Amino acid sequence: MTLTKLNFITGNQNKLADVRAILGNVVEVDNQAVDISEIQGTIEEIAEEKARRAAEVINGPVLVEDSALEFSALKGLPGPYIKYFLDSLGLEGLNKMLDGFEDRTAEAGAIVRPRGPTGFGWDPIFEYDGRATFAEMKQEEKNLISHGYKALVKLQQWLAEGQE
Ligand SMILES: O=c1[nH]c(=O)c2ncn([C@@H]3O[C@H](COP(=O)(O)OP(=O)(O)OP(=O)(O)O)[C@@H](O)[C@H]3O)c2[nH]1
Ligand SMILES: [Mg+2]
Repeated sequence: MTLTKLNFITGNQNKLADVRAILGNVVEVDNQAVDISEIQGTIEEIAEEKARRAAEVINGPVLVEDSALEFSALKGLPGPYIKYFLDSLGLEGLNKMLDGFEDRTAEAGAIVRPRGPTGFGWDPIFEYDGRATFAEMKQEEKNLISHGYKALVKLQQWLAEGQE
């Protein structure tokens, strides 16, 4: 069976743009904004349950994305709860959380004072290679190295292998 269309469930337009940019030449990416409540747990548990709930609401196959930002000094926190930390504390507040620590690394980069356009979530404070933040990169550049890209490459492989 060849899947030609995927229904990506998100209300986040930045996520949608990234997923379309990465997957768009392989499958058509439809979008529905359904607010799915997120459980607490490991990133795997949260993503799995989010997909299950979205599929129930849509009554069909879905693609969902759930991301985490793990600070090494905080033993992986905020992790999957980054969205709520970002909403409450902002980019400067996230930086302040690390000011008492020498280790400012996050999986897999460093947290820095905001640089570049503020558009997508924490992109301006995530420095990838000791040089540019995600926000300072062109979308094409970020989408060759980002966590979302790596996950979607795996999805592409799975689709190419016939979804076994
Ligand atoms: O600067 C960023 N660059 C990225 O590459 C990126 N990927 C995710 N995020 C943000 O991290 C939180 C995850 O929460 P999340 O995965 O539950 O997403 P969400 O609730 O926004 O969307 P969705 O659940 O409707 O799909 C949300 O604040 C997202 O905006 C990113 N921010
Ligand atoms: Mg969410």
